[in-house]
Amino acid sequence: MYGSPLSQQARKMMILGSGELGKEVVLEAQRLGVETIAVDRYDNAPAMQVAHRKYVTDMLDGDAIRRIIEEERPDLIVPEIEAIATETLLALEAEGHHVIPTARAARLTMDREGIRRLAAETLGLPTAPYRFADSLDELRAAAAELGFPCVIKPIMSSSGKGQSVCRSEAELESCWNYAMEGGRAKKARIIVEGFVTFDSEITLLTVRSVSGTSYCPPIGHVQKDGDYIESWQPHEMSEAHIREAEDIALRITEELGGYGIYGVELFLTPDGVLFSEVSPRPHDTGMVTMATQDLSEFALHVRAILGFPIPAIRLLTPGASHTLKADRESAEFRIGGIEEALSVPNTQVRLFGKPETKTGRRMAVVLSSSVDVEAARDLARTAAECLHIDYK
Ligand SMILES: Nc1ncnc2c1ncn2[C@@H]1O[C@H](COP(=O)(O)OP(=O)(O)OP(=O)(O)O)[C@@H](O)[C@H]1O
Ligand SMILES: NCC(=O)N[C@@H]1O[C@H](COP(=O)([O-])[O-])[C@@H](O)[C@H]1O
Ligand SMILES: [Mg+2]
Repeated sequence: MYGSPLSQQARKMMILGSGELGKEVVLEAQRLGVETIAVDRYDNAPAMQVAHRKYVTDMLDGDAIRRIIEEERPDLIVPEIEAIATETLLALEAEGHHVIPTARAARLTMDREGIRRLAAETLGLPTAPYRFADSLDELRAAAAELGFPCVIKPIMSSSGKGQSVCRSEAELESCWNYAMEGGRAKKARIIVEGFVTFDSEITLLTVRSVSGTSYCPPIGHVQKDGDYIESWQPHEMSEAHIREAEDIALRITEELGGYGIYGVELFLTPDGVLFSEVSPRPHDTGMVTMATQDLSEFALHVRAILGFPIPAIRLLTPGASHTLKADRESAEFRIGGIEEALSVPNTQVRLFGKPETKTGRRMAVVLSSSVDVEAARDLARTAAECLHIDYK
């Protein structure tokens, strides 16, 4: 029970991070009459454009985050990005604030070391072999143990930033430098993983709500340079793989707890399913659910965190998503080809409205549905190829 937004009785949700995923969370929250406050490191971020209020601040500055939260006193604090002052979230939770799904989940998934050690060492989930390194020398030693190719990632980064596949000893130094440039925090620490030759990779969206744990049909995806290009749902899987995937998802999400949606990333290999990582929030590859499910991953997240029931999740149609990425930095650009893209049947376009482009930055997504995922992927790809960014 709660009142209307902007009244004394309103239910207030503060979203920490205001990108394309947060924009959809805000829209879904507003459909349920929730007051929304968007926070991020830059102005006019996508979710800020649809929220009731906005704040621009350094997301890693704990004092600044605390000031905003103490001023607003939101009922729900909803992290939308990994790079947040999570120590402050832990302290605020201890003082009675409600962090989604929990401050510990936000803390552990903020850096790859926290979540990997929990998954592999505490829970014993199968993962790629891995080492951590704080210097180029330590990287050399780690790579010597794991062999080539290996995958190098800053412990704090997302969407593939600073991530590379290292194929030989000669490439180690440039991979190290690339990771140092791409990391989000001022921490020179990386994870080195053995390269997994998987048949496919999926995101298993797993929702924890008052109704218990539910799974969305698996989402297959293709990544390039560590970032997602296209996704589809449902991804065809063997019964054995589905059982293993759901078991891994259940174990990691039960450990992390709270209510909300989790994106459990898994590799499907001939030897079984491997855990890769988990987002305690909607997942970029899950944007496809806006075209495929009766309740999108964003609607599910909002329902779950407000404490409402989720009796069932229905897949209405096979579907696919395909991204539009920028190839340079600019604050003066236009996105064209929308008419052509929308002339593709069963297709929608979502322009995020980011104020600037950067090399590799995701600016829009195309969503298509069809009789099967292959047909949907073709439609989404065709429509995405119609879109173009014209720079001044
Ligand atoms: N050990 C590995 N072996 C083979 N491929 C890998 C490995 N680790 C990562 N990848 C590939 O790189 C992609 C991105 O990796 P990962 O999810 O760890 O990065 P990320 O920066 O957290 O991305 P995001 O934020 O989009 O989830 C994976 O989806 C997979 O395609
Ligand atoms: N893989 C995580 C992911 O997709 N996160 C999404 O990207 C935004 C950051 O985009 P930006 O780097 O373009 O500002 C985040 O705010 C979130 O919506
Ligand atoms: Mg990932």
